[in-house]
Amino acid sequence: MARASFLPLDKNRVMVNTVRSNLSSCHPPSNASCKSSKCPRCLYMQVFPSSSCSLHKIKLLKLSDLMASLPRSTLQPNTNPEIIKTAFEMENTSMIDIVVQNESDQEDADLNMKQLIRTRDIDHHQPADDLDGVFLTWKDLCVTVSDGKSGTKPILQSLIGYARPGELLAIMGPSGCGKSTLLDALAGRLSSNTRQTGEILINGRKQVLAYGTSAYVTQDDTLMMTLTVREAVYYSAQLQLPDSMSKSEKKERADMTIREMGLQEAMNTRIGGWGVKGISGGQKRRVSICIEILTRPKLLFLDEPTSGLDSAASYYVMSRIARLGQRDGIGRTVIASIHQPSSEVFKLFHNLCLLSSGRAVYFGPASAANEFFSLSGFPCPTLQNPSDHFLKTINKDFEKDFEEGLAGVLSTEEVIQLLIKSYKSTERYQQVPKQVAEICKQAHGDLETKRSHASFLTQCLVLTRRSFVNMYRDLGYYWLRLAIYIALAIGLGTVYFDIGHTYASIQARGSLLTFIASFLTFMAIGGFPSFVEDMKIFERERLNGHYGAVAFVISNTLSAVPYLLLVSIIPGAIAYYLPGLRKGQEYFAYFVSVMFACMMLVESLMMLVASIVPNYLMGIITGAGIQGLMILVGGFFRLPNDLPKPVWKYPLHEIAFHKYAYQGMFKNEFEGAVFQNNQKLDGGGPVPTIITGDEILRDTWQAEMGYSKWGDLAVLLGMIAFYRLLFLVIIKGTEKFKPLIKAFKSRPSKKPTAQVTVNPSSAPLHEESKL
Ligand SMILES: Nc1ncnc2c1ncn2[C@@H]1O[C@H](COP(=O)(O)OP(=O)(O)OP(=O)(O)O)[C@@H](O)[C@H]1O
Repeated sequence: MARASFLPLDKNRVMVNTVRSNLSSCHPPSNASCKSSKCPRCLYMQVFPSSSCSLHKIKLLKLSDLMASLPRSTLQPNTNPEIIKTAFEMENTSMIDIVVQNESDQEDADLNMKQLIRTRDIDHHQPADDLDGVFLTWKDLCVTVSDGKSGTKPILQSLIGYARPGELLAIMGPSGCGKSTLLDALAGRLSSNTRQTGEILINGRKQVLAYGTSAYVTQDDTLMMTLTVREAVYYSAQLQLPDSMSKSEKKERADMTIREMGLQEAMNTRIGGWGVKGISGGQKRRVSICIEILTRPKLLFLDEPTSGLDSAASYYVMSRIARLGQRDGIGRTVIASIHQPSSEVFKLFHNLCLLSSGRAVYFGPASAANEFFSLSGFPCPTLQNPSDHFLKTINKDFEKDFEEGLAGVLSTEEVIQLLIKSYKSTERYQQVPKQVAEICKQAHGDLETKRSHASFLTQCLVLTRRSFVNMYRDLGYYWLRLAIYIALAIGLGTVYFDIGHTYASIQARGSLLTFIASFLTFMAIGGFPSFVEDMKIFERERLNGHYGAVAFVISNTLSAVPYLLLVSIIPGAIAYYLPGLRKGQEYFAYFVSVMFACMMLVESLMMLVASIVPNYLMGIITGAGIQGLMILVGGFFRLPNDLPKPVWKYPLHEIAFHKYAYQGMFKNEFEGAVFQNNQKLDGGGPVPTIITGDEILRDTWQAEMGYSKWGDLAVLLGMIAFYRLLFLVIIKGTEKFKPLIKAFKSRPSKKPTAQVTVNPSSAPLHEESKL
């Protein structure tokens, strides 16, 4: 009978050494003739990868390999108490290496290890130092989406599972099976058109999980394309890491994280985007991961972190992520959806949630999934990657034929049903609700509501600097606009060149000033696409809790000021002095101030539009439409007294910022000025008639004379503040009310919908295939 002994290698791994006592003397200690650098006999007590040494007849196996290779017949109760006792002292069973020194010993070792894994996986995961971590459990989790005509469509159906600190849970399944939806549901980020039922508990309690309590690497890489990799990560480090860390420490953390993700070669390359080639898609993926793991969050969601990466890069990235789960002695919970893990990557997963059309085909230890498929009649062919086999077996999007076993006679939907049924009949499935209940029972602490951060002031400064750099490097943001404005200003200056002070110049001045205050500022909507990109980044960073909406609004306002001043002063000077508008620096300064305020207002308006319609085309059309209406009722194209009173005069004319811009410009130009009439009277010589600016303002432009031009400027500045505040209110309101609306939508309905209550295992095949 074989005897098992344990040689602890490190805190995560143990060498299980099964020897026959009479054989031990056959194995000499370190032998000079042994050429294998990985032989455990030659490198006593070291940590080695899977290998073997023919000289010492030693085989070093990864447990997952061993488990995958075991036939069902070996699964008999053969518990060695010593093995189990030692296994419970280990943190990570799936990393055990087993050394079988004699082929004949393997079966005994297999039996013991098999028993050990089963017992441990089912009942005994209580890593003591993980109690600070985040335990996530979900039960009866259903997500539906309304599909217009025929009611609701189920996306996730009655899912149950858990994620524990120090573990990496992989969500796998064919494209469109609901991986991202499951991640979104767990992270509290489902879109508003979905309805979620069931229970998601964090540390055994219902807690809101969004805005800074977790980190989420989404499928799309929303990054600032003008920054280099180093800048993007470093700015992020400055925003997220607390002020208690010095600048150099933050820089060091950023550099280390970049290196961890293998981006050292691309550090100084710009990220790039549409039209500007920068780093590759896979590198962007890694930058996104870098930014989210900088703070070592306790709960990390990753949606397809390895898409766009080659197999080696995928392995390194995933191994770093898996290592992050247990770094610094702190258990972190990592949940990742993944498409095509290599067998090496697959071995890094602790648990696996395999989905098909929103139904769980398997939930349990990743190392036992292969065995589950074998036992269900779908063994993984030799030399095939198990994860490829799983996905191929349950992908029903394509017609295919199987070579082996039952699969040849069953449709894919039937295969899936069979697997689901088979899973539900396993002990593992019966144990999941017990484990969920056990996790919930253990009293764990509250989720940290906010990770420690840079102070508000630091965030404002860093964001302003980052936004300024972005605006500087993005040609489309301001530089192109400046060039077009200069061209337009030269056009205006030459068309209205030396306008003079005659009666005829009154109308010309009015038209020129109106054109500048409306059409020249109207073009500020050209920066909308760049702003929408900024909004996407803001949305991602806000959801991950990097900073808040107030810091974003302040920094966006401050960083835009120098550019808007430039865009107001240079073209403004050309359009002001070439036609010969009112002389005097104070008048020019006022003119530039109104231009600046109008541009700022248009930007603020577009900010509001972007918060409601975050789409280039729709946003530009909406913004242009609103401005078109405001220009129409501004009081120039139709004089204020001639505007129809309901709607057009009250309230539209009163709230249109163009009213105050026109009036301010007119007052600046005409107030206190005098114009001469040089027209000849019939039958006589020229009779110079004088008309004062105040008369022009009152009678020609019907301006409100109860307050000065400064009053108009003050209204414009007030409107800027109001628009930006309104933007904040919308963002904050969405933050506050979205969870309430979601909770309201997810309340138990009196009339249960068939889709939500459907039991996949018991539903007839034809009903399932409708899904
Ligand atoms: N908000 C939504 N509105 C409508 N349909 C939705 C919504 N969210 C998800 N779906 C649908 O649910 C299904 C699952 O989507 P999900 O993005 O979760 O799949 P996935 O497994 O992540 O796919 P992939 O691997 O291709 O990213 C898809 O058919 C998708 O169209």
